[in-house]
Amino acid sequence: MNLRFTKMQGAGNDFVVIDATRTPLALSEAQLRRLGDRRFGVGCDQILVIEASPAEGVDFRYRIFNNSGEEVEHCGNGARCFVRYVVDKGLSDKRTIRVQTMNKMLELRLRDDGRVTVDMGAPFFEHAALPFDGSDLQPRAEGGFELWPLALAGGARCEVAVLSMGNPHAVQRVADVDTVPVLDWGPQIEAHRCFPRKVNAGFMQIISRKEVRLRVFERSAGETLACGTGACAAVVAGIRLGWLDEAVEVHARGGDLRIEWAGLSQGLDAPVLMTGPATTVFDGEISL
Ligand SMILES: N[C@H](CCC[C@H](N)C(=O)O)C(=O)O
Repeated sequence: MNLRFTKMQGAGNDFVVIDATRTPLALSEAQLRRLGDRRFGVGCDQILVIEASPAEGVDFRYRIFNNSGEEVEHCGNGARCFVRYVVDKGLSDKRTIRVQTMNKMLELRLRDDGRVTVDMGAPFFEHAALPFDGSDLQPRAEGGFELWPLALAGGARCEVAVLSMGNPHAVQRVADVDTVPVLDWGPQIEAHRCFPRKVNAGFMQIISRKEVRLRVFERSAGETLACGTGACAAVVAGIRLGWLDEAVEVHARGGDLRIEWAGLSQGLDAPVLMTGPATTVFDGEISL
């Protein structure tokens, strides 16, 4: 099959975007892995498949697949690239677009400065929603939240805050993101027995109450240059732990994101707003 695609990136998190609004598309795991392969295929962190509106009042549905072929619930950087795509390709003339993912309804707004603001919906804290099983761990309370101790190889230990943005995240505070062993600790946390469906592992260095640096070892994709849901999860955790204010600049290795959450003043079900870049790199075609 010849497949047309658009390569895009949001703060360095990169995507193969496919328009399936006119013709339904079912890609096998092998085809998804080929699209994601940086040597034998196109190469990307995630594949985004855009489908026609599933219901009245919803403009599109979009499905997200890690480059491992696994379908996942949410992708923040992907959401921004999705809206850039549908506007640039003339699939919508709206400036605010509503899109359904596996388990969330998102509202996306294309800004005059070219960045995109996404209402990422409310965070989830219920452990069953992640899922997370900390039944044999003893958490430490800090601010209004908990930190859960994880034992890693070689006697290493870390403490993580656990929450969901629709996809699961385990966030820890580190002194310096440049020296923490992300590629060693990341896979161990990702596959930790407490996370039956694995987890995205975030490593946050706090510069001030309004600015952080963040690295994320993504579930089933490895370390990416930015993770939108990871940035949201890190800021929400930092606010609940008492470390951050309600609007934070997040410096990822591939670019900057602005995350806002008024959960302490407006209630924990307040939506998380994420603003950041979305860039088209090239259009292409591949024979799968
Ligand atoms: N690896 C993630 C999905 C992509 C999330 C990330 N690329 C983002 O921008 O939120 C997961 O398995 O939950």
